[in-house]
Amino acid sequence: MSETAGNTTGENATGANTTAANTTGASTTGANTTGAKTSGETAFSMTGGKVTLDRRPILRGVDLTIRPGEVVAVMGTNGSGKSTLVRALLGLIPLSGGQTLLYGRPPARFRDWWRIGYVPQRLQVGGGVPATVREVVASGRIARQRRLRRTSAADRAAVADALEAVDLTARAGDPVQHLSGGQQQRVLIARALAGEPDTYVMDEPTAGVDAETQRLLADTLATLVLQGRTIVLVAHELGPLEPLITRGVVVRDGLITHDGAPPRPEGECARPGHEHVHPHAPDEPGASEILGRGAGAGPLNWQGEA
Ligand SMILES: Nc1ncnc2c1ncn2[C@@H]1O[C@H](COP(=O)(O)OP(=O)(O)OP(=O)(O)O)[C@@H](O)[C@H]1O
Repeated sequence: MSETAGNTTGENATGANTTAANTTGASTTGANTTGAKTSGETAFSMTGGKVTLDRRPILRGVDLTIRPGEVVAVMGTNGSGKSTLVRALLGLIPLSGGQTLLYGRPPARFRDWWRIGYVPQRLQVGGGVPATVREVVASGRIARQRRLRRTSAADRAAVADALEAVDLTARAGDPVQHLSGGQQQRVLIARALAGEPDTYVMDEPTAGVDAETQRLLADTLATLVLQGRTIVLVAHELGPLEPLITRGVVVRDGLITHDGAPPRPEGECARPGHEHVHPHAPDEPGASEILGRGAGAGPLNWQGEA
C-alpha cells in the first residue's frame, strides 16, 4: 500500500491503500479490468486466524473466505472482534496463529494495494498534519500513481467524484480538522472512493453519519455493487445499506458464530424508523433478489448473543 493519509493515522502498517476511493468514477476500473473476477480467485482467505493483543486472545481461530463481488456485513456486539478481524484480513494486525491471504498472497507479499480501499473506524483523518479535505481525499490516489508523476486529469476527476459522492464538494478547501466527526468520516469514505479500488473494507462507515449521507453512501455502494466490486463492511446499523448486503458474518468473542444469510428486518425491526438490523431468517427476499445475485448460504442463528 502506498503512503497515504491512512499512514498518518498509524493504521497502515503494511502500506495497504487505506486511502480514498471513487465510487462514481469506478466505471473506469470496472471489476473486469481489475481481474477481480478470475475464476476461483478469493479476495480474502483467512484460515485458523488468531490474534492476541496484550496477551489476550482476541481472534480465536477464524476461517473466512470472501470472493470477489460479495457484499459482506460483519456484525456483532461491541468488543466481539469485528475491527480486529477486518484489520487482520488486511494485514494491519499480525496473526499469532493461522494465515490470511489477500488475493492469494500473504499481506507482506501483496503488492496491488491500489485494489484495496480501507475506511478505518473514526480517526483524526488529518493525523495532526494540516491538510485540506481535498488533499486528504487526493491521498487516496497515491497507490495508483507512479512515483513523481504529476497529478493527472483522471486523478482530479476521481477526487471530484469522490467528494461529490459524500457531498463534501463545498468543503473541499477547508482544513479537515475543521470538520465535524461525521464529516470527517465522510472524508475517509471519499478517500477510499478516490482510489477506485475493486475491494472495499469499511469499518462502520455510517457511524455518526447523518441519514441523508447514509442514503448517499448507499447509492454510491449500490453502483459499486452493480460493477461487481467486493465490499466488506463492519456495521451495527445497516440502515439504507441493508438491501445491498449478500452475506452476513457474525463475530462473537473472537469467533464467527454465523456466516450466511444477510440480516433482514422483520416485525418490530421492519417498522419505519427502526434501523437496528439483526440477522433474521434466510428465507426472506433480500439483496440477492433485489440485485439478482446469489445469497449467502446457511441457516441463520443470530443468537450470537444468547
Ligand atoms: N490494541 C489493542 N490492545 C489490546 N486490546 C485490544 C486492542 N485493540 C482491541 N483490543 C480488544 O480487542 C477486543 C475486540 O476489539 P474490536 O475493536 O475488534 O471489537 P469490535 O467488535 O470492533 O468492537 P466495536 O463494535 O465496539 O467497535 C476488545 O476487547 C478490545 O478491548
